[in-house]
Amino acid sequence: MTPPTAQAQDIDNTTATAQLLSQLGYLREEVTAESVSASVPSLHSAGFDSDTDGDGSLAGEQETENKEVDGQDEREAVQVQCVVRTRIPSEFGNATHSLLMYTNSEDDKEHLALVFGYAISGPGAIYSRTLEAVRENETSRDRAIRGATPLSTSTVPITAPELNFPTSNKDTAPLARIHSCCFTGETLGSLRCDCREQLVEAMKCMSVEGRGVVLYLIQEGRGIGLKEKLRAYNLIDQGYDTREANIQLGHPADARSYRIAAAILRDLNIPSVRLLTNNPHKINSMISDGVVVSERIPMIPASWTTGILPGLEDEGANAIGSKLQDRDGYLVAKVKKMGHILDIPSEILAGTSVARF
Ligand SMILES: Nc1nc2c(ncn2[C@@H]2O[C@H](COP(=O)(O)OP(=O)(O)OP(=O)(O)O)[C@@H](O)[C@H]2O)c(=O)[nH]1
Repeated sequence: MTPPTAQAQDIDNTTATAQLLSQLGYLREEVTAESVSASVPSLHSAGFDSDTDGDGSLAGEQETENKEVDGQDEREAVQVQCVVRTRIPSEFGNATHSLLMYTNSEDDKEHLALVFGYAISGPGAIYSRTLEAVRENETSRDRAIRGATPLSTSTVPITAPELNFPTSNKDTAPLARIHSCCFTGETLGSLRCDCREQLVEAMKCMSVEGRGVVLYLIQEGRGIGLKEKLRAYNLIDQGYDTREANIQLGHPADARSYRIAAAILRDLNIPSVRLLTNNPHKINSMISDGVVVSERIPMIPASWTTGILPGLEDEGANAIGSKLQDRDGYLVAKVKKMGHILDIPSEILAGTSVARF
């Protein structure tokens, strides 16, 4: 039997992802100006070398909320440096996963990229330009410890080779998730938010497709930090929604920037992505930083489409419904107050306490 061509393999993988996404209730969506926001700058096919000066701003309220973030176009480009890369065997599929840690010129956080399915070296591999660059006086051992390819292999690219992601073909752009960390959701299993479910589903999709990138940003509490997020939770318990709670505490509704995510994609030579998100601001940010978002893949909670909460499959719908009241109220607030793109089932709208949105 003739082995499948790389292109045929891509199509197979993409079909498999589409099937998984539809089983999970996710729908793929072309990114159009309308699907993001009426005021989004044109969805040009900007490559990394393009001079993009769209401000990436959102309409109305969201625009005001994110002003300081969007205003960063005026500032110098963010510089990132990959300081270590290592292999991570995981429960998600058999594909090779590697974790890359970055430092950057904008903050002192150690942001991460989890790369699914790409070889670490050789043809088709994803290379971090900054990890691979040869450093002064470094030894082979230094390179091995930080996870760079050995200098002895003559094919080592000092700058990453061009990868085959033609910007005109959305099916060849990898899945990507820009994920803000959430200690309470991801580590403690808190059901106040959907953060853990989103991370797990994104990793599952990437495993099924055989490739993808999670940009894991250290932006706890939408950038206000864990202590402030926990204080905000107490305000939410008193009837404020997630946006108002931030503002009551003197913070922006959303204090995040995604410029580091774009800089990491650039370092990995990934010019074009299919983005798993409901947040139009992430799409705007990528576009204004020159990343092509060829498709948006909505993140719809599995329980909304299947009535089942992953991990609690044995519990009845009523038990799940009451467990998810906080999370559903949070999602409604994100849609109604923060411009997230997500169809809320009518029974959730009817069943969620008015005080929460
Ligand atoms: N301040 C605050 N942060 C929260 C709250 N709940 C979750 N978070 C944080 O919100 C971040 C996740 O943001 P979301 O708005 O849920 O989702 P998103 O990442 O903007 O958008 P998607 O790509 O659609 O998931 C994480 O950093 C969480 O720690 C909350 O009630 N208040």
